[in-house]
Amino acid sequence: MIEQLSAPTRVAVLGASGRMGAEAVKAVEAASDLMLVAALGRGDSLDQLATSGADIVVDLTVPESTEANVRYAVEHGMHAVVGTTGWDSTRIAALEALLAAHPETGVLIAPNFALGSVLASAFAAKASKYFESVEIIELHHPEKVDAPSGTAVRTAQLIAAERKAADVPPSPDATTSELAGARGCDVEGVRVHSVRLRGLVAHQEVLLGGPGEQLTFRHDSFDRASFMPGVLLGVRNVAAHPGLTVGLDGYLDLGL
Ligand SMILES: NC(=O)C1=CN([C@@H]2O[C@H](COP(=O)(O)OP(=O)(O)OC[C@H]3O[C@@H](n4cnc5c(N)ncnc54)[C@H](OP(=O)(O)O)[C@@H]3O)[C@@H](O)[C@H]2O)C=CC1
Ligand SMILES: O=C(O)C1=N[C@H](C(=O)O)C[C@H](O)C1
Repeated sequence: MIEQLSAPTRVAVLGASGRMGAEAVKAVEAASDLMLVAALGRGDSLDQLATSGADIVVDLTVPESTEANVRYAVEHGMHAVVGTTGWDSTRIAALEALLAAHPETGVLIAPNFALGSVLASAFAAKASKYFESVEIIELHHPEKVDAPSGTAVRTAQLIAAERKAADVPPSPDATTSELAGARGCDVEGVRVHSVRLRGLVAHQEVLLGGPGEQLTFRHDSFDRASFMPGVLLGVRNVAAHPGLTVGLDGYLDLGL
């Protein structure tokens, strides 16, 4: 019997010489079902994506460039797996409009590819409606250009949605006088505090407080290798999920 071997999926990585991009290049090269066809950086033309014949583009660049990169991919019939931060509601709305005109194309925007982080955020959101108070502390390496982290914003949004659906009142806070920034920033009613410290990679704590007790969900990425199983999961599944998916949890069965 002759076995039919399927052709490897052709993958392009944008931001290929960055901290995440370099890891993603290695992960794609090590996967026998994937073929790296382009590894592009800041100086390269996006037209190299089209000529590479990529099926899937992995965007690990900077908030200023990610929207144009994804638009280019979608307009040229490529699926996109996006880890870059900066996808606010205006950008998401514009991307959804674009995808409506390209109904077979899939885009995954994953604020965090680490499976433990995705689980911690989902569990914390579910638990948050049983506690009076919730705050988030995110801690990252000092080269990070955006604050708060995309993960913290996403976690706060998940928490806000759960608490709103359950009619939970805002977290109590008697502060009437403060130095600017002392109470962090407000993301949909959830306070988020950002730490930038040499030695850290990517870490987050969700603190839930009730009378006489605290529940903490903490996740630590000690190495960017932690993100690669999620990147590969995204690459292997994005074509089967047309339209926009925000959060890797959209491809997982968390049973929540
Ligand atoms: N979803 C997730 O799990 C994770 C997401 N991230 C996010 O991914 C992004 C990248 O993070 P990180 O790798 O640490 O950042 P780096 O700064 O290390 O890498 C970004 C890379 O993008 C390149 N770049 C800049 N502009 C363009 C462009 N127009 N086209 C192609 N490449 C470009 C940069 O080139 P140059 O060096 O020349 O400036 C750099 O090599 C951030 O938004 C970060 O928050 C990070 C970790 C995990
Ligand atoms: O810049 C980083 O490093 C990270 N960025 C993402 C974010 O902003 O949440 C994901 C992870 O936290 C690492």
